Amino acid sequence: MTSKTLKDAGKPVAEDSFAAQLLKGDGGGSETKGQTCLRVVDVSKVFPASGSASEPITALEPTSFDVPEGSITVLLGPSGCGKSTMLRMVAGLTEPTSGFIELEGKRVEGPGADRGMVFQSYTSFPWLTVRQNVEYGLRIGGVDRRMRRSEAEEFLHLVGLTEFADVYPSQLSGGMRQRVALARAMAPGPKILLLDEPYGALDYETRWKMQDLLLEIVDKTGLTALMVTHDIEEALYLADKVAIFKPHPGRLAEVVYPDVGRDEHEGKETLIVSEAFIHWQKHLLAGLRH
Ligand SMILES: Nc1ncnc2c1ncn2[C@@H]1O[C@H](COP(=O)(O)OP(=O)(O)OP(=O)(O)O)[C@@H](O)[C@H]1O
Repeated sequence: MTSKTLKDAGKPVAEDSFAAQLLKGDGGGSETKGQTCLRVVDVSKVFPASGSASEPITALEPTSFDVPEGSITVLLGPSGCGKSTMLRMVAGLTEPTSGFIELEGKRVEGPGADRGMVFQSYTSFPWLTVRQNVEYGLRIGGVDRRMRRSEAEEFLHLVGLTEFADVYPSQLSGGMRQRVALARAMAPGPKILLLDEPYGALDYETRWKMQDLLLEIVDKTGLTALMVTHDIEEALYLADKVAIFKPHPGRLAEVVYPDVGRDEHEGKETLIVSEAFIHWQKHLLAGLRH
């Protein structure tokens, strides 16, 4: 894969910094690819009856899947099939009704810095500059000022925002704000990135650029990502593994490994009209409809 944003990724960076480890490929990437990063075992979620809901709502029936290290796994499905609920349980923001979740063998029992989240709505603090936003998680984690600064520089470079370090998020476009969110989520050194429809509010062109950026980051750093989308094209473009969910009640219907031959194409233009891509598009569409 060609690397635009990360073309200088090999340049020297602060010793022992998380960014340095990632860019040297010590972040868990190719060597460990194929091992399990996240395990979801028989996880269900039932919301109790309350207010307008006279009956409990089964958001998700018992669901099991795993997320291989250094890969992108996508949860795909229509509205209301429990994708976001699943991601929130992985994030530790909501407790499962049954089952359990393990991240690198450790039970998830609440939110933690080992998971970095990116949402559709821009999640940066408007009163902090771009740099301060990226430094925020490091500050909370007790990283000293000098190290914070150098880590933030590296992550800003990684997402192509070096020149915008001292502006406020309100001065940026939607795509750039999502770059800030990505850098901010990566800076504390999570084991996995959790992305909930991160590009849903972006126009096609910007979305495409952000998809390429995510592919480049995962490719370069070996980070693991679990992403929610309802967009089949996006799922196929990004995913090594796709878990197809269905609604009423929310449940996991099928897990596929769509081999669309991404590496055989220069970019998305030719990939999305290729035979393999269209084959998988039909497969996922049928999977969602049946
Ligand atoms: N806090 C909550 N209380 C009650 N019901 C909820 C709550 N959160 C989600 N639900 C219900 O759980 C079901 C699954 O919702 P969820 O948001 O996880 O689906 P989704 O697939 O992510 O859909 P969307 O793409 O629209 O966000 C829906 O019926 C929803 O109304």
